[in-house]
Amino acid sequence: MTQAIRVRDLRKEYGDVRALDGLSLDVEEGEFFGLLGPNGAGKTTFINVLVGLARKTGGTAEVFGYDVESEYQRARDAVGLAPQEFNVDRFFPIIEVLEHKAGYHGIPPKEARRRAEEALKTVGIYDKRDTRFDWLSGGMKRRFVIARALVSDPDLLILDEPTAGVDVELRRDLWDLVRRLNDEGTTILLTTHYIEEAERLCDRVAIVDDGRRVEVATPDELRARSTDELEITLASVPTSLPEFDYEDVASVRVEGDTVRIRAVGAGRLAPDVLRDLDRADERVVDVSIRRASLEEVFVELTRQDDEEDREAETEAGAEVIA
Ligand SMILES: Nc1ncnc2c1ncn2[C@@H]1O[C@H](COP(=O)(O)OP(=O)(O)OP(=O)(O)O)[C@@H](O)[C@H]1O
Repeated sequence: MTQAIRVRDLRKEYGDVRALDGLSLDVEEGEFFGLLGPNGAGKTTFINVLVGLARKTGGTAEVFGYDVESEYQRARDAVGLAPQEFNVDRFFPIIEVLEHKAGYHGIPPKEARRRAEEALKTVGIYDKRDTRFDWLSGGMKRRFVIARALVSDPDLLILDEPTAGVDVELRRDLWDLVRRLNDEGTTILLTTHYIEEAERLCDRVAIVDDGRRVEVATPDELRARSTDELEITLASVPTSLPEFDYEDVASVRVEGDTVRIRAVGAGRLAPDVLRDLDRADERVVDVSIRRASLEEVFVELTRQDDEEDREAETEAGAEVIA
């Protein structure tokens, strides 16, 4: 199967700033792939390299098998980009902006018109087709940049923080829209700071930090590696408690009548814990399981990565500053 994106040891330096530091990543055709990472992690730089807005310093980058530099036009024609910043021609009716964009991709005028209309219908702002970009509401602007990305009928749609700062209703609408596009076969690369967005939409998520890949996994796999919390409320403050000597228990805390057990996949421990409490004559009145969010997992993973770096530096005899 062709990979939609294939990058190896990708590097990009802006003067002294190393925005990408050996990033390697594969995105399969048809995938809904998420890119998560803190501010400045290199996500936008990665996208800019893929679409030819930034020139890589080293490594390789291919889109559907086309090198993003030596086969620029073919690679670029396969991609629709909805960028974080609005960089739209503000003086023309939006339908014309879309027609120009289609023309840039070599689409003849009649077909360009048809595609422009279709793209505006897809994102739900067809009735605004003769309006200038400046006169659209904030939410319509977000929809419009997605329409612009769609007008070339791309196989890969890149969405750079498409829902930053939008209200809940529009966010859900946009989620429905991109999910539908993915169901119809478009590969999607999404960068986001919203963990919920990645959890709901993505097949796999790459976590990027300091221009490098920290982890690639499904949202479920990431959560499975983090500790959840089992919270048990007892009928009264317990006099004595069982050992809770199960595998993967990170901590047990008792606060008044509440017992909190943190463990990897805490939910699956619940039957054993309840049985042991019953044997100890403790009456349980409530049980809840709080699953770790991807955000907590993310913090944990980047912390682990930092620790590994520090250990490596220590082994190399470098001075470590705590
Ligand atoms: N044109 C540029 N010139 C100089 N430095 C840049 C340029 N673009 C990005 N950088 C730097 O490269 C690093 C990575 O930035 P980038 O925008 O790729 O991160 P990001 O993960 O997209 O961040 P955010 O989540 O805030 O959008 C940062 O240190 C940034 O300051």
